[in-house]
Amino acid sequence: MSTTVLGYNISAPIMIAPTALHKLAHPEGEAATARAAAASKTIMILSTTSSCTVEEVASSCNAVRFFQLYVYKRRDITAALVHRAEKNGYNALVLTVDVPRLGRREADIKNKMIAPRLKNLEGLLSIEVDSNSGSNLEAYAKATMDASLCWKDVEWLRSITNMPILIKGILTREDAIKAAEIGVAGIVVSNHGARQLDYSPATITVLEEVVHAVGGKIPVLFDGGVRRGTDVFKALALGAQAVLIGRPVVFGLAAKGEHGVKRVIQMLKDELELAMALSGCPSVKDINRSHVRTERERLLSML
Ligand SMILES: Cc1cc2nc3c(=O)[nH]c(=O)nc-3n(C[C@H](O)[C@H](O)[C@H](O)COP(=O)(O)O)c2cc1C
Ligand SMILES: CC(C)CC(=O)C(=O)O
Repeated sequence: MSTTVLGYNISAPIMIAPTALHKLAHPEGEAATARAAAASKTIMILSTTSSCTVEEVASSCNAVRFFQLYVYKRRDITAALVHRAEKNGYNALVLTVDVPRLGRREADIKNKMIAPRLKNLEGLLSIEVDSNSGSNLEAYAKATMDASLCWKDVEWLRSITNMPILIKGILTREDAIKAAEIGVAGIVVSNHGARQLDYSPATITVLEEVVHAVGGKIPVLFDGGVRRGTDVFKALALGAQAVLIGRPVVFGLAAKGEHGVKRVIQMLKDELELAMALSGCPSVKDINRSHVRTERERLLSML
């Protein structure tokens, strides 16, 4: 079941998606998640908006880890984050491009959500934003994040780091082609867990279009709604190199800390292994397009 992502060997095509503020789920936060990733021989992508620092996570285990980047209006702060990630042994940058503004999260507005301190930004960026009128997270994102982020900024990022750069938040053929053209190391098909824009397509429905557009030039990772090993199997059959798991990892962390995250990954692996065995696939390389039928194909077969 093992595979490689950017040349790094992982025990199964299942990685940990960047999700913010793990201490909301468990007091040990991202340090526990990182230990679970290491024990599961997979890669964790640490969020910029984590509740443990880049340094704390790096010192909690020596596994391969990537750093997810949000680009701030203050480019000096963005550059400082990138340099800290590089200095602390993160092996790739995952540039998230689907948050020029935060989506309208009505529960957060209604509850006047107050985000805990974003540890990586302490002393760098004041995050005391007024949330009387709604979500503190939304006000923070609006005040600090660079909504003008554009293709040319990938060049800028390249000029300040040697880490390979992946783009997270691709949903169309056009953007996939552009990403491959400008030579990023990989892309993540993602709609941010449907947390940003209502009616953005379900990621599984656009995966194949993106895979075709890229034509094998760079690896395509996938996230959104992967809850079972069979979901991993489907994503691989449609051409993904590996999947990222977001919410289930946080649920495992909330339930039982490091052990809970390990269990979630193990359950997905066990289910994937069974799906592979029952589909005649001795290795992940054997999972191919003929193993799944899309809705479109089903309709065409009825004509
Ligand atoms: C609570 C939460 C926080 C998230 N925080 C981030 C983040 O900081 N950076 C990011 O790029 N994506 C973030 N995401 C999006 C995830 O990386 C992922 O794209 C999404 O959750 C889809 O996977 P899932 O359906 O397995 O949760 C977050 C998602 C959730 C649910
Ligand atoms: C601070 C936020 C922008 C974190 C995030 O990406 C999310 O909550 O989806």
